[in-house]
Amino acid sequence: DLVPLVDDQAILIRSSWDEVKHNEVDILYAIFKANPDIQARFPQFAGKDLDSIKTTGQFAVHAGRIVGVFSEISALQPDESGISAAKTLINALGASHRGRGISKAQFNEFRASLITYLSQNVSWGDNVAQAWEKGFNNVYFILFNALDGTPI
Ligand code: HEM
Repeated sequence: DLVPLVDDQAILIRSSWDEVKHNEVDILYAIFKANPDIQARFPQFAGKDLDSIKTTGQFAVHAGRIVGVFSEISALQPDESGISAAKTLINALGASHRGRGISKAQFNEFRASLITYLSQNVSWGDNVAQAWEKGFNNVYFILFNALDGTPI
């Protein structure tokens, strides 16, 4: 179920994300490095040397798109209109990835790697970790329903 963030949790998520939101390439690199099975699902990157593709324009474009979703979501207010906008965005993401056959297990790998990246690159602590945990639970509740083909 969706569990509303309390106001300061939304602020913690946004301010910690602001510390790394421009590191799109580094973030996608960290995710691919930890999960070669995720890299393998990208037709233009499958089977290629990660350190070589990291410096390409194509990699930057994809990183900007993927990581940019978190900037879009974290910029929304945790109120009715922000939640509604987040649902629209996340349902579209779920539908497009459902079409590609991406599994929940792979989304969970992505999540774990992003949290590891954050814990190493932003000022981190129990309160920040808890805010991200709750935020991700909400995003993934919407996302997994959409991945199942039954969006909320
Ligand atoms: C929360 C995690 C993720 C976010 C925010 C995200 C975001 C995006 C976005 C914005 C796009 C481009 C627009 C679209 O087609 O929807 C995209 C494309 C794609 N995503 Fe994801 N994604 C995530 C997780 C994953 C995972 C776990 C995989 C694979 C295991 C994956 C595989 C792909 C592929 C193959 C494409 C198409 C790339 C192309 O244009 O050739 N994504 N993703």
